[in-house]
Amino acid sequence: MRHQPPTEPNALVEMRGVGVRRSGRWLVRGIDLTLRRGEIVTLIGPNGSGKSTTARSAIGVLAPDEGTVRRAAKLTIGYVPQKLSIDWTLPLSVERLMTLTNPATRSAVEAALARVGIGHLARSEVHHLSGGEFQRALLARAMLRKPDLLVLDEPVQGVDFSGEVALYDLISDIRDSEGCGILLVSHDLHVVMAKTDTVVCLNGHVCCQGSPQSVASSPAYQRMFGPRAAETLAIYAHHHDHAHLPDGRVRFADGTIDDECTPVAGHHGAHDHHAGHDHHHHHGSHATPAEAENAGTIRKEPVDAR
Ligand SMILES: Nc1ncnc2c1ncn2[C@@H]1O[C@H](COP(=O)(O)OP(=O)(O)OP(=O)(O)O)[C@@H](O)[C@H]1O
Repeated sequence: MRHQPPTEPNALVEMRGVGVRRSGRWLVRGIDLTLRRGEIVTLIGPNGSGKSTTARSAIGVLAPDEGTVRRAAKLTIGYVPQKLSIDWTLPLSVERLMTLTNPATRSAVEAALARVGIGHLARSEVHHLSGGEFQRALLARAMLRKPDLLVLDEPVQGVDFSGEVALYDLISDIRDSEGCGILLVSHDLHVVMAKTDTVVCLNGHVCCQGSPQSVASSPAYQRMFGPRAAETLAIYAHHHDHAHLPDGRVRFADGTIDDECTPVAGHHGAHDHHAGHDHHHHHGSHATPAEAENAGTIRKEPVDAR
């Protein structure tokens, strides 16, 4: 039963009425979820609400005790778990991390690291990486398999606010360029990527699901997370004319790369803060500490949530 293909042509995984029971209790129950090619689904919910359990059931790491999980034939999955069992006392370079469990050619490793913006760190020690760099390395490792579905369990853990915004940008770029489906897990409610197609709010069961905006305004979501819930689920979206590369340089919309983003004609000079922006700050890297601290309460304007 569990190995039947999904009923929808574009679906990668279909979960219907899935329940997982361990040690005499249901960890999750009644999970209905469809992951489609080219779509981003984000699981949110408090600690222990069953997000990792749901993600692990979706990809077949955990067998459900009730319900069905249908996966597309020959589905390739890139999985970044919440925790890695790595012996951090041993030296480990980034390029070695890439091939710890799966072989890959040097050129494939270099391409994957370059894709996530840390090509220059291939020979660095993993334990010297910043939180954001480490998450990028894990993302590169998952992408080596050229997955149809990327499953990222807490991909912004250990990453500060501006790094979080940059990682979400990268994740949505990857969805756009690779066309894969993406399942994100986040217990951090303050920013949900606006490009998320569906937010699934879990609390042992699906409390509500829909676009980020509809979940934020759902009474079930507000009951679960309290009166300030709608405010704390800020939808992050912006359009900017330059990107801050992980090595500190700046890439402008015209493809040029510079050491800094001082306002010059054609770069910031052409930047329209009214027409192009639907958020309060210009770019994560530019957020002041106060902005970052307030991020939990900034309610962005309606955005296109795809
Ligand atoms: N193998 C297991 N046996 C018994 N209980 C388990 C098992 N695995 C997970 N649990 C429990 O199931 C619940 C859901 O765990 P899960 O890791 O899915 O939650 P989560 O929403 O991802 O939490 P967090 O945000 O803290 O990572 C937790 O209470 C956890 O302690």
